[in-house]
Amino acid sequence: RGGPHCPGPAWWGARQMHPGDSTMAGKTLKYLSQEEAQAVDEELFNEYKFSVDQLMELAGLSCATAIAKAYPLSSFGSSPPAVLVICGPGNNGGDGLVCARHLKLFGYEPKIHYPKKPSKPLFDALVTQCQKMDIPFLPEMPPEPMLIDELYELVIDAIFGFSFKGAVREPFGAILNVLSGLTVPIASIDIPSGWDVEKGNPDGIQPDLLISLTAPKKAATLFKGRHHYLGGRFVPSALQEKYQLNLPPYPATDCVLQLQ
Ligand SMILES: NC(=O)C1=CN([C@@H]2O[C@H](COP(=O)(O)OP(=O)(O)OC[C@H]3O[C@@H](n4cnc5c(N)ncnc54)[C@H](O)[C@@H]3O)[C@@H](O)[C@H]2O)[C@H](O)CC1
Ligand SMILES: [K+]
Repeated sequence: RGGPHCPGPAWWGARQMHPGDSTMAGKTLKYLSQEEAQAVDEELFNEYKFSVDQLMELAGLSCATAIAKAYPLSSFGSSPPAVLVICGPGNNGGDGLVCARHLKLFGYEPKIHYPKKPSKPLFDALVTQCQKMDIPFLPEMPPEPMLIDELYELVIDAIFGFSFKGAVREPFGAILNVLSGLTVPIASIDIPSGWDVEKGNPDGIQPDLLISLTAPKKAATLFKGRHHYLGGRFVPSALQEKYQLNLPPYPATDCVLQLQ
């Protein structure tokens, strides 16, 4: 490592990666279809025997880390900065709960709106952890974008991930409408919610930050925001090779990698 032909982690950290760019091995970073994303996910659980809790913790920690890198505490006028975290009904929502918990530990002031919590022990536990860390749950979504702009510095979109399909059902349609009118930045976990996982959504929300977990999905090629991170540093090399993910090496011990 370190020579001109074998760039070290710092070089990777600073590099701007785009679809079609080459990785160290001269191969292209893979942008996954919806089917591929689900297949990798299933293999991690069924063949590699990871539990959801394990991967969700690492995924949520990488989300909070990417957010803290892109929007450091020192960049806000108010201290601690208020962050609204909106969680959806699947594992993307679970990543949001973990992310909120780590953001609190990092010195942010998260509040969560979680309108469709599944009744499963995993999500019950994640909610309890947040409650015991004095992270409030808002029973209602603030109805107007202006209200959110006034009260929050940042919104985390943990509504839908790679299993989203079809037209958005309520209450998430109304929530995404409000998010479309925001001035404060949106940070999306894995996929901008309401975007087709492969084709995106030109009329949808336009987040300022996207953190792609495991590997970027095809829609990420259409992301126009300022910060694109890769997170979820848990994919064993045999699985990376099977799906030809061609992930660039993460810098040192970091749990996120800046792609853009
Ligand atoms: N392997 C990894 O990288 C890991 C990623 N994680 C995160 O998990 C999500 C994927 O989670 P999953 O539970 O499969 O799905 P979603 O969260 O995307 O949502 C499913 C949820 O949404 C409902 N739904 C689907 N379409 C619609 C719609 N059109 N309108 C309304 N509701 C809809 C559906 O019924 C379900 O209830 C991945 O993106 C990562 O964020 C894991 O945390 C760790 C491993
Ligand atoms: K999302």
